[in-house]
Formats: sequence, C-alpha cells, structure tokens
Amino acid sequence: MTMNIALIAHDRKKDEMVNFVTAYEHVFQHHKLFATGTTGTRIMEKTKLQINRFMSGPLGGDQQIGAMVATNEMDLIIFLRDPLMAQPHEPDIIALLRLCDVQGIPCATNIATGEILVKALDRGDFAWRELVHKYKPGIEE
Ligand SMILES: O=C(CO)COP(=O)(O)O
Repeated sequence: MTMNIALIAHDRKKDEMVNFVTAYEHVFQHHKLFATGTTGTRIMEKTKLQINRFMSGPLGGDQQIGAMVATNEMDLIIFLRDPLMAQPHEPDIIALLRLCDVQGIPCATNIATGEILVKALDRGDFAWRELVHKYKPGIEE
C-alpha cells in the first residue's frame, strides 16, 4: 500500500539524502513523497521521483510537514539533521520531532536508522497504517 513519506535534510546532509534516496528509489517509487523545498528539488534533480514540495525548512517547511503529522496523515519521516550546525528554525525542528512522538510516527534522524526504516517499509512492516488511512478519507491507499 502507498505510504506518505517525508524526506528532509539539512544542507550538509543533502548529498547523503540524495545518495540514499537514489539507492532506494525502487522502494520510494511506490509511495507518495513529500519534502521541504530544497531537499525536494535536489532529490528530483537526481531521480525520477515526483516529490510534493513544501516551503524550505527555515521558511516553515518543517511546520507544514508537522501539520500533516498532527492530523496523522504522515506515515514515515526521514530527517537527516545536522547535529553540528545551529539552525535558525530549531524550534520548528523540535516541534516536528515532538509531534512524531505524539502520534507514534517512525522518524529516522540519521542514515543508519533511515536504512532500517526503508527496509522495514519494503517488507510491509508499516501495513498497519492502512487502518489509519481507512478512517481518513483523502489519504490514498
Ligand atoms: O531546513 C530544513 C529542515 O529543518 C530543510 O529545508 P530545505 O530542504 O528547504 O533545505
């Protein structure tokens, strides 16, 4: 079934994100993808994937993705954060991670965990989300 997946990467993690998504393009192509502005553009430049792009992170993109988490419309997030660089929108980042914990949404913040989540996704481990989708018209199966 089709999952709603968000891909987000800070500037010094964008190459890593593009390489990661390229490596797992065969998995991601079966899902509906969302991203913050620049991350989405970078992925679309290097893959055949269609990405629904929100605002750039510092301009509110994390909050837009957070809104989808709040309404339980996002199924999985891969968020490659830069742990060594202060971000002007740090409160937005923390808010997004908090909402993932509120809703129990799997959120990987580094590539190692991201890989585990994508393999689990490919195996169908998140099929239980179908139940959430069923009661949320507008979420595609
Ligand atoms: O800042 C970000 C996430 O906090 C990412 O935003 P961009 O993808 O627009 O660079």
